[in-house]
Amino acid sequence: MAFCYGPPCAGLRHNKLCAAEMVPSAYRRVATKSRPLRISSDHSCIEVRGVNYRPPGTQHNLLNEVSLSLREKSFGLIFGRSGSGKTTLLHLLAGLSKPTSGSIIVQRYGYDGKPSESPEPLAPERVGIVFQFPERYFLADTILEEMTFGWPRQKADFTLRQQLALNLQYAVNSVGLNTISLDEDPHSLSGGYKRRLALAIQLVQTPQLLLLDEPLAGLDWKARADVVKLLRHLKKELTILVVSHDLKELSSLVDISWRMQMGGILKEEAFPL
Ligand SMILES: Nc1ncnc2c1ncn2[C@@H]1O[C@H](COP(=O)(O)OP(=O)(O)OP(=O)(O)O)[C@@H](O)[C@H]1O
Repeated sequence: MAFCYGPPCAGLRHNKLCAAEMVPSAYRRVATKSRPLRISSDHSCIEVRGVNYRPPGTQHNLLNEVSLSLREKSFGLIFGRSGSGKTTLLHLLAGLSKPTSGSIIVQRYGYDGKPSESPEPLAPERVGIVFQFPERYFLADTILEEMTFGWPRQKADFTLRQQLALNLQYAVNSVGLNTISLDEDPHSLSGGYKRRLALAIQLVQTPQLLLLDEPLAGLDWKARADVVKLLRHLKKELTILVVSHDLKELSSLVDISWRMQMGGILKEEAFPL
């Protein structure tokens, strides 16, 4: 069965990897020392392979031989000390900077667990990223303007705009913003609703991968519980990679986790609770 995140889209901005089959999550990792259960099925993974990153003009790598594999529609968590390189890795995945060496790709696997096609580069336009404290970057006076900021305005882009408008309605419903007028000032929303809006802005683009940097930071307990509930809902249809220190609250969502060690070294590890 073909499936796209978002409303019917006649293939617009979707490639075959988005049209992934609806299979149950084929492996699950909880915060225990048990091995993950792996069930073989046709699927794709977003993979970081041997990535090193040294900012231009500097002498030291911020990331060293980083590798990870995140299966579609699963929830990955990266934890680790402040300054270890977690956000730097998210920026590379989002295409905001380029690895010095190594690759970031999408790999399709067959039922036998072996690669079934050549890997494709992960397209930056198919990656959504929500930065820490996204509400600080809200610019517009209404929710609608905030969500449509940056949309193409040319007459020739009418079909794309039409599609984005359909996606917008779907995104608004997905994050539970449908009870609020799109005419409201985003700055007047509660903390939890501001985060919902930040997520909705990314969902409009129907991302293949959603990256979240500290999604619970700065929220009160009620808003945090609210965002966790929303992420539980979104993870049914999306591949999500989160950087967070809030391990306990996110633990029930996590399929796989990694520790980023100082010096930008990533190790797969169940997180301490
Ligand atoms: N362009 C750059 N040039 C030089 N150093 C940088 C650059 N960008 C980040 N750094 C440094 O790289 C290190 C890793 O930063 P990064 O923000 O990725 O860490 P982090 O693990 O996300 O930390 P936190 O948990 O505090 O957000 C830090 O020491 C930071 O100062």
